[in-house]
Amino acid sequence: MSTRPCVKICGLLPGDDVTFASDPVITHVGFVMVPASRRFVSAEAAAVMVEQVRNQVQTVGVFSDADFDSALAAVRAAHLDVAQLHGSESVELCNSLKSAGCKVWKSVPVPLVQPDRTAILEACERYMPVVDAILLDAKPPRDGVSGLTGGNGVAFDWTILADVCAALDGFPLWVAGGIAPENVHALFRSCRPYGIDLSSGVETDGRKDVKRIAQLIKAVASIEYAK
Ligand SMILES: O=C(O)c1ccccc1NCC(=O)[C@H](O)[C@H](O)COP(=O)(O)O
Repeated sequence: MSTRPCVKICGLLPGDDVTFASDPVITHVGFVMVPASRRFVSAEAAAVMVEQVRNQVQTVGVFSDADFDSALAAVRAAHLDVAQLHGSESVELCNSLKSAGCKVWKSVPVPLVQPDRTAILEACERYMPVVDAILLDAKPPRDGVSGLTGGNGVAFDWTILADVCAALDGFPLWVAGGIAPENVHALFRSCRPYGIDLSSGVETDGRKDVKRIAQLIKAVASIEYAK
């Protein structure tokens, strides 16, 4: 018996070709609801795209330090399956959204170099009781745009992944940050995360590129986790 990792393509924009969503390798798509992002989409625009991929993939709204009311309103208006909290949201906010019926993923930022395993594990353990998944993403580069807590196309030091995967012991763990068709095999040699999340690595000139997504699908299709 074997299974494949989940794959999320994040940062879809109106007009994107979403036919890739019917490929069984792709399990989730994401909509960035962070106003500072060049990938920002309103709940209304996301709702139209959610309808296009309904019954094919799970849909995820990405928020960064949105308040409870606006995050919940966007999840409901766009009919999203998951709220991905990508800022400094409190454990209490995660808990409140979960109690309101949302599936919640919490991102944990990982420094690009010399990440502190203990600090990362402590952050994961704080959120695990109140969320459905943890998403490790690269901390934004120092010269990055303020508020852009993700989507920066940079990878953290993956050598910590084996320890984090082992410590989470089967709890759903997503890995993000600088993943691309070219490095996905190296990532799976470091660990076997529940899922991977990509944005910049499948873009050309700032827009999702169906050829890059097809390369990713081909690379991931050959990966099987033995049970
Ligand atoms: O994608 C954005 O523009 C973004 C902005 C602010 C907060 C989060 C954002 N994206 C979150 C994601 O889930 C991305 O897929 C993840 O950070 C990986 O991005 P990349 O390194 O570009 O593959």
